[in-house]
Amino acid sequence: MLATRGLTWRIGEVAIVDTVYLDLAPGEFLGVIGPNGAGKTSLFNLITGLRRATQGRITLDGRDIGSLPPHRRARLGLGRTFQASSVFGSLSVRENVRLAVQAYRGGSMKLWRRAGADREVAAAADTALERVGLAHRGTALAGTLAHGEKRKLEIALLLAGEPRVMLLDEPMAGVSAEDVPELVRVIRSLTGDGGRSVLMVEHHMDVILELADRIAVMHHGALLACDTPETVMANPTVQEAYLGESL
Ligand SMILES: Nc1ncnc2c1ncn2[C@@H]1O[C@H](COP(=O)(O)OP(=O)(O)OP(=O)(O)O)[C@@H](O)[C@H]1O
Repeated sequence: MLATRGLTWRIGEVAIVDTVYLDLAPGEFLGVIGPNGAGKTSLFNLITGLRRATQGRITLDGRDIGSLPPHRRARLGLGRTFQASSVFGSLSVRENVRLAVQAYRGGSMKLWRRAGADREVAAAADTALERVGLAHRGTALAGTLAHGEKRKLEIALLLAGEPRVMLLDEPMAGVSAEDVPELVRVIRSLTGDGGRSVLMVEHHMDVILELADRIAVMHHGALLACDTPETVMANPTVQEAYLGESL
């Protein structure tokens, strides 16, 4: 579904992302781990188009998307979690998701000439909120949500764009320990239908181990290993890369 071939991003002489070959199958959940500064976020930036690779290819369903700007990649089904800054704190949770649905569907002018378009947008927003377990918080101001709820809202905003490949960058960041299991449940459900795939960077190893079908390990920009959780955890090179850090 999504593939990178020799993907490289250099700044001067330094390879921040170094010759990465990755394959993400339909419906697959791939966890990305690595010590601080390993290049995980940079890899996401290359895949979503925020940064342009200096070498290598990125394909989605066999199509080379490496030269497309981020919004074109998003249209093709590549979605990344919105940063918290893109949430309008003074609007309700439901309004935020409606705006995201509108932004996504607004490209199709035909929709706006049709009667009932508003209702369709509202229904899609409500479905996204239900998917993440936030339906009961629809009227709350987004700015008043707890961390765990904000993460769910960010996932709902992402779902509004109907992505087939979802990139989640540290979805557990700032989430309190008691909210983690519920968020894990929501994230697990993302791959459940329609063969949607997830690529997730996460520092919480227990969360990665619970969710990932395979784990990709990055170190100094390169891919050290990419295999089942059991094989990766038993890999001595991986353990060495993490010396001094908790795995
Ligand atoms: N625009 C940039 N200019 C210079 N160096 C950069 C730039 N972006 C990233 N880097 C460097 O590239 C390396 C990888 O950064 P990146 O944020 O991708 O790592 P990461 O694995 O996501 O780290 P963390 O787990 O700490 O979030 C770091 O050493 C970082 O300082």
